[in-house]
Amino acid sequence: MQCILPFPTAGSHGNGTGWPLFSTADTRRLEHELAAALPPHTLMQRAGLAVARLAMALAPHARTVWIACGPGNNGGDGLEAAARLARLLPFARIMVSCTAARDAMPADAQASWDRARQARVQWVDGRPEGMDGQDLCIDALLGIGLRAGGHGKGASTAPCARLMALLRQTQAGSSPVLCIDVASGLDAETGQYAAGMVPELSAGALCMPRHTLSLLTLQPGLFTGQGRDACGQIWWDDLGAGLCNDDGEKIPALPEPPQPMAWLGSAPNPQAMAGRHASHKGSFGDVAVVGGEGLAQRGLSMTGAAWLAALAALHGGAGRVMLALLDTSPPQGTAPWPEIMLRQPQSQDWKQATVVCGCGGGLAVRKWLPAILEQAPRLVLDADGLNAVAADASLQQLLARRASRRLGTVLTPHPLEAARLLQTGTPQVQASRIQAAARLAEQLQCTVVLKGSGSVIACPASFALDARACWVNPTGNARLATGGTGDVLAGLLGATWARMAAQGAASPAQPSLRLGTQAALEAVYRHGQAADLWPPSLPFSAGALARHFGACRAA
Ligand SMILES: NC(=O)C1=CN([C@@H]2O[C@H](COP(=O)(O)OP(=O)(O)OC[C@H]3O[C@@H](n4cnc5c(N)ncnc54)[C@H](O)[C@@H]3O)[C@@H](O)[C@H]2O)[C@@H](O)CC1
Repeated sequence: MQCILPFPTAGSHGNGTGWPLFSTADTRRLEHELAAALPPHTLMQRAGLAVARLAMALAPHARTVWIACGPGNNGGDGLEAAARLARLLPFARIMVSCTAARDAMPADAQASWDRARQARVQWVDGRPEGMDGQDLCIDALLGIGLRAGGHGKGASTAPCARLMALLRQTQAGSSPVLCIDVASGLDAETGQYAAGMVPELSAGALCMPRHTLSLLTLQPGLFTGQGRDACGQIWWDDLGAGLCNDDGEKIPALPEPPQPMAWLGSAPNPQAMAGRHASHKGSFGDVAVVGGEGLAQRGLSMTGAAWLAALAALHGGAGRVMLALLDTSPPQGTAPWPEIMLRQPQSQDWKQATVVCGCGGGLAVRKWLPAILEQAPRLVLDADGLNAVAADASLQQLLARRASRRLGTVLTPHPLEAARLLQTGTPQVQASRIQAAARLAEQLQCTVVLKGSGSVIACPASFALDARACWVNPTGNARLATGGTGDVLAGLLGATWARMAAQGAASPAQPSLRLGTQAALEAVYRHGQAADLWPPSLPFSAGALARHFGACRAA
């Protein structure tokens, strides 16, 4: 069993970085293959044992463990865990509530029901009274068999909905919740709740400590969209499939695992970020930031966004940072950071730098985009740069042609900006974040960072890294939900890419297009990690975050 979040480590799969994330269909296929390779009911027994072991570790002093079991095999896992816990925790009350009758459940689950009956498991109607923080609730209602809009066969959704509401209820000293496979109601592939199953956050739901034990495979929905809040700390047991470097009992002669749908991003190598002693400012590359429409144009000053990007590039390790403000009013006084060199946009040579374009660019950025799209060898396109491209087919063509000219581009849209580029709506993007990012990457032949909880990084298949083209970033938290942090990411990404290019990381084996993806993976990880490690006593702001990265440039 592995603890995956909140301590992401490099996985052992493939070339040793990141954990594989599988689709629901592939998980099911693997499940059938594993079940067939084992004696009947064995897989569910393994699942129940894994749940029971984790339950004991999470709540060793529990006096009550309450398990809410649904009508399918997820409920069967819950019943199997109950049978195990009744033996492993002899002084605790092990109680189950089931939404279905035994005979209506699948065969594996019926066998587990019988084992729970033979153990000293008690059947109860709902959550027992008097549970507290040292007790444990287990959510075994709906796993990967969740279907939007009900569950067919004429059965009612009401029993599941009632127990789900009880599991989500919280008060002072609430018992922690351990979800089996995925939090009930959440789609394990997309990270979105099924219609009608979204928790009412106003009632303080989901505030209790939450854990999820993912069985067999990890799925992307646990790490993106609503998944992080729904599932809490993620654990993984592959039940012997050999997908993680578990020391559990392996299943012999298994077929090749399916191709992962995405990968969980992992920490960058700190040595790669260190500079050689004999370095000079050219060793770390130049970043040119262009953006920041001025107050004079439309009465909306957005120069702060461009300053934030430039500041993040500076502290993120760029050798030199130029800032081309789109502010037509004459500069007042000296620049707040004398290290950042101000430029008129017409005086900036776009060919000689990693360009970060669009932060606070307003409408003014449109004018500069044709030249930048034609010339910049490495381009991070953010915010109003993306909006301008979304509104203009000629810019889209220029953008899509860049990759064939070996010019690298990383787009950093938030869901609304991605929706504009894809000519769809934000809900459609959020409903399927991985597919949305991958589609945009293919359409525009760029690396894409789709921001939000569990940012998705995707690149076109033509410049995949070791056959990988999609990742979900594991770091970051709600501290980043404040104005300007996106500008900081764009600047940090520019600095990371400039450094990689200047240090010769581009090679025949690692052409410059792939370098953009690598820079995106590293920058997104560090940006989120800075928020994760932020000292609670320090005020957090985008400016403070931008300055933080200076401490990370290793000498
Ligand atoms: N078969 C096995 O031996 C194994 C099963 N496993 C478990 O099995 C789960 C998948 O099992 P199932 O395919 O039976 O699926 P689930 O148990 O997740 O759910 C299926 C049941 O829920 C009902 N349902 C679906 N959507 C609903 C909705 N919106 N409202 C109310 N009811 C709804 C369906 O009618 C069906 O009865 C995994 O998540 C995992 O927990 C794994 O542990 C691996 C081993």
